[in-house]
Amino acid sequence: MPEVHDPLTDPAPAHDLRAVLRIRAFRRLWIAFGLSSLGDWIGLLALTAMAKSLAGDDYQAANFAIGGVLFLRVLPALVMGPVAGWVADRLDRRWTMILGDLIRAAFFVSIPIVGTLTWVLVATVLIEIVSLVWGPAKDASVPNLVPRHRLEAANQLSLITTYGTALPAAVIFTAITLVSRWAGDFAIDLAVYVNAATFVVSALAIVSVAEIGRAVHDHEEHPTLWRTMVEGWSYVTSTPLVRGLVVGISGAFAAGAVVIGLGRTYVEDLKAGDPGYGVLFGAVFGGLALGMGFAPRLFSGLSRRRLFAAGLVGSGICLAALALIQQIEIATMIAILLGFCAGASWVCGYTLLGLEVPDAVRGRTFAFVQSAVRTVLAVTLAIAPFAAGAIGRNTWTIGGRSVSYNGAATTMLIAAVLAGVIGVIAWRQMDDRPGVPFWRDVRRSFGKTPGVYPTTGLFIAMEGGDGAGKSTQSALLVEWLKEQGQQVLLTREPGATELGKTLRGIVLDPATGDISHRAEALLYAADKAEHVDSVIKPALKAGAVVITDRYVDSALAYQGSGRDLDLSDVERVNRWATDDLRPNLTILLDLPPKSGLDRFAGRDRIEAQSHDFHVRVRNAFLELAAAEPQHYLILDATQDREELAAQIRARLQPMLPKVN
Ligand SMILES: Nc1ncnc2c1ncn2[C@@H]1O[C@H](COP(=O)(O)OP(=O)(O)OP(=O)(O)O)[C@@H](O)[C@H]1O
Ligand SMILES: Cc1cn([C@H]2C[C@H](O)[C@@H](COP(=O)(O)O)O2)c(=O)[nH]c1=O
Repeated sequence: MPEVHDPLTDPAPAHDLRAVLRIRAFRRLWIAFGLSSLGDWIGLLALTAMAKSLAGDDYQAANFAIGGVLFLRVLPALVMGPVAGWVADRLDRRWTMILGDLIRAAFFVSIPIVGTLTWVLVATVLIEIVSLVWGPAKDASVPNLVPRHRLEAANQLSLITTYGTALPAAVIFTAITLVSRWAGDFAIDLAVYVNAATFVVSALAIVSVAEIGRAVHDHEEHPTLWRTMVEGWSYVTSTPLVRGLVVGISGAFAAGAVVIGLGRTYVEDLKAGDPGYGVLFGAVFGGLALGMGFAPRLFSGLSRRRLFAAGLVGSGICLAALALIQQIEIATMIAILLGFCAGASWVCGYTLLGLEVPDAVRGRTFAFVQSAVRTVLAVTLAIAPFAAGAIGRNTWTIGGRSVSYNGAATTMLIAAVLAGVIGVIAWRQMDDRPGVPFWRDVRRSFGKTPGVYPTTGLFIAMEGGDGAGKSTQSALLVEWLKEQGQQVLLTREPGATELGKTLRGIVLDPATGDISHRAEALLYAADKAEHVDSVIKPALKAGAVVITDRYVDSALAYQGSGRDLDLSDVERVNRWATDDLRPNLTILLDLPPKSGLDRFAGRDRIEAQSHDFHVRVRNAFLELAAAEPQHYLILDATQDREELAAQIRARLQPMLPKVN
């Protein structure tokens, strides 16, 4: 069935999770991976229970069997990660997922039938290998199913579903084992069969998502596995953003793993016992869910790269506080905050990978991240308790008072310092607003003014990078509006007034050379002040539909984010210059900078800026639109002219002033 609503023109806010679920292809994939995750968790519980039961009554053997299952789940990622990424990028992703689900179902069904501990362990490895391919194929497909401005919400849903299904899985597993207690070991077999069924249903759900395809390669040759791995590795290590993301995400996981690995001893040291342990765990995972769900919305005006790195540093600080504060109630609150920071970083990291890694290497990159994360998890879980045990329990007498300091807290402190250092390294690699103080950015992301929207006429701004097609679409729109009997004024910035023409000459002439960035911002703002007062306001007052080719968003994107200026300063100056007059609708034509600039040969002073400058400009436009989606129409400008024009007309039709 064709898509009934258009995800690109859906006016719902970018952070609205229901809006992502209205995208049919994503919704089906979401149902599929929700089921797969549920199956994964039930499988983990059932296989550990089965391993214990097959190991017999011996305490040591039972523990060894459970540990074996857990260890073997992590092991394949360490060895097979790069191969999994190659498969995800090389094969049709939809069929990879369908077959992956069916193979996992078959392995799960075989486990109770074979019924030996050896087969439980072997099948665990095989199932994990298949999951390793399935995960990156799914992660790499999501950015192709949802518009860019909804990718963050899609990732929030993915992550919340992946981890959130642990709870229903535990409930289902407990229910199955309680209800069929009379059946002895068959209860566990039943859980394994239920788990297999979830994979089959997941496969069926993916069959209908035809939009998932193969990775798009620039050239259709098929590189060898070895070359793909080398290229994947060199892509990750030579791209500062991706390097920072991989290091940072691994750091966030290490921080979480330290709390998991040491939690039991830590609460014991605080004399909080089993209930304290449960509360601490709940606090970390609850905070994680809150961070994933709310941090992007709370800090909607903050650059995602900055939010990612800040979340990491925040996790380190919380971990240090957890180590220093020896009181369970306060520790619980800090654990929530720690989870929140780690959750914010995790969701931003995933979104950035989806947005900035090209489709052709995305599967490999996600596989690389998963391998790195699992390696870090395995190493941290192994080392942290050992380090805590080696440090032991210590009591010092300082000034007549005895102070106890134990291994768990000390190890946490060391991990906190490491997480902080990793956060700072990630910040340095990835910061997209060097020179702009972080706290000013945070303040700005809270303190917004509402703006003034015209009540007569209709004010439309056409925005986007250079060569995105603004002039083309503006001209087509004017034609259509005139056919509708509207009074129309097409204007532009800079250069619509006599003063503006002079200013345009100055800011765009390459002969002007490098000028102070503040001077540049003020020249553009002066053009706007004259434009609004002498052209835009009078036309709106007369009831016209005014289309401006660029407006304040261009200043916020080019001067506020492209240059090293404080965005809040640029915003204040421009709001003042324009009397805070805002467009009823801004049409954002979104295009990779290179594609836009390749559409013409000559370069003016601004077009001649670096590729990084233009990437910052593009991201800034998208972030502005995501923050106030009700006033934006974001369009994928790679589409052809007529398709774009039709989407613009569809959105504007209900907004047009009545014609007498
Ligand atoms: N949808 C499209 N697909 C391919 N080419 C396009 C499309 N729309 C416009 N073009 C072409 O791209 C070039 C730039 O288009 P246009 O001048 O409309 O962009 P612009 O965003 O106004 O550019 P600038 O930022 O320089 O003002 C033109 O040659 C135009 O014909
Ligand atoms: C309004 C405005 C524009 N710019 C930049 C963006 C473009 O590179 C040029 C204008 O050229 P166009 O061909 O008319 O698109 O100026 C800017 O940096 N700041 C602004 O406020």
